[in-house]
Amino acid sequence: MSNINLDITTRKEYPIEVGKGLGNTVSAWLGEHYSTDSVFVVIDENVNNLHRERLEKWCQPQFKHVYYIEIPEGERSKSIQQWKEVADEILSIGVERSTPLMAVGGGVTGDLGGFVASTVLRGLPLIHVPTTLLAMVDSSIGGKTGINHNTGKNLIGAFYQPDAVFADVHFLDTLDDKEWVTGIAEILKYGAIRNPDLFKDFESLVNKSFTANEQWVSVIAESAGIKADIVQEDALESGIRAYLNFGHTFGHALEKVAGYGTITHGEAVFVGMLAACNFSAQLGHSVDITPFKSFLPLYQRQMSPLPDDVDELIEAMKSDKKVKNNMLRLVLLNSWASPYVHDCTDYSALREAWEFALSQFNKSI
Ligand SMILES: O=C(O)C(=O)C[C@@H](O)[C@H](O)[C@H](O)COP(=O)(O)O
Repeated sequence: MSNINLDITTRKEYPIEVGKGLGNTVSAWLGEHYSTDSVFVVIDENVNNLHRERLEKWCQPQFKHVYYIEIPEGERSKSIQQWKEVADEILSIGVERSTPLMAVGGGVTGDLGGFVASTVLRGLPLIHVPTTLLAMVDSSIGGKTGINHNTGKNLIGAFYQPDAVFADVHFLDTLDDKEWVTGIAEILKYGAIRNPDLFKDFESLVNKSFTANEQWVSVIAESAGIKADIVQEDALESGIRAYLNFGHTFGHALEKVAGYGTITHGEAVFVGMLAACNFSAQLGHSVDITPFKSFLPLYQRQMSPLPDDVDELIEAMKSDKKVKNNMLRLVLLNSWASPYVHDCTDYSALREAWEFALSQFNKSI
């Protein structure tokens, strides 16, 4: 008998640049890291219309061929069909393992583009260029890629880390208010699970019109730093990375039941965090939603009535990836900045948490 131990532990280090006007930095970095003639730019259709010139300046000095692959905006693009279309296009143009793929857009483009990069030729070099607040503070960092399936959100995917993330806040100049508010939810999440001081800094910022000023640059950099810290400790979500899922088991169920694209991911996560706070409080933890209260009107203003069939929502929660031995596992709070994973057995408390959160938006509940 022979006893072979195969060790494939790998760690990867990559830069996350946040700033205004990163063009020269990006061009220089691309030149230093890649020697291919071509790059694939998987890009959200709106970003392509609004910012194509900027991307050309970034890429053209380094690559002879820049292939733009446009994807329709919205959550529906996180589909098997869209993955196939992008992969088909790349493979029919011709690609080598060293040809980089740059994903330019919000969370949808990043998740889809990242998943394409992770699967074509079993892995292409990936660069994330997030163009929404949500993508800058969350989805472009940490290597979660994927698409949705009829049975649930993000159920097909891979952990696949990029070579770099470039968050240029110039892209935020064309972001509409709805998308700012969507991204704010993930920053509030960092406030809840890690640094409640973010709530205070942030209140003054969201009471003005949204402009990508220096204060925003620091909030984005701080949020990206929290995310990087957590992912660095637990890249594959076997422990503390699950805390980044605060509000998401509820939120993903809401997105699915409402129909993908009907409410945005951040809106759903905001509702989910209210439910998770309520559940935490029912268990006797000292969590009251006061810090979230000042942000509630932002969401109430832009959201249409939510699905109110709580049984259907609870059913949808059961396809969450944290489910273990058929047990629903929720990220709750012992107190602000103290998250933990709770095995949920009390469905009447779960129901009450949903009813509380939905009642903030559907006044008749
Ligand atoms: O990076 C993570 O880990 C997160 O959970 C961040 C979430 O905000 C993000 O929405 C993530 O894509 C959700 O992942 P999932 O594993 O619940 O599909």
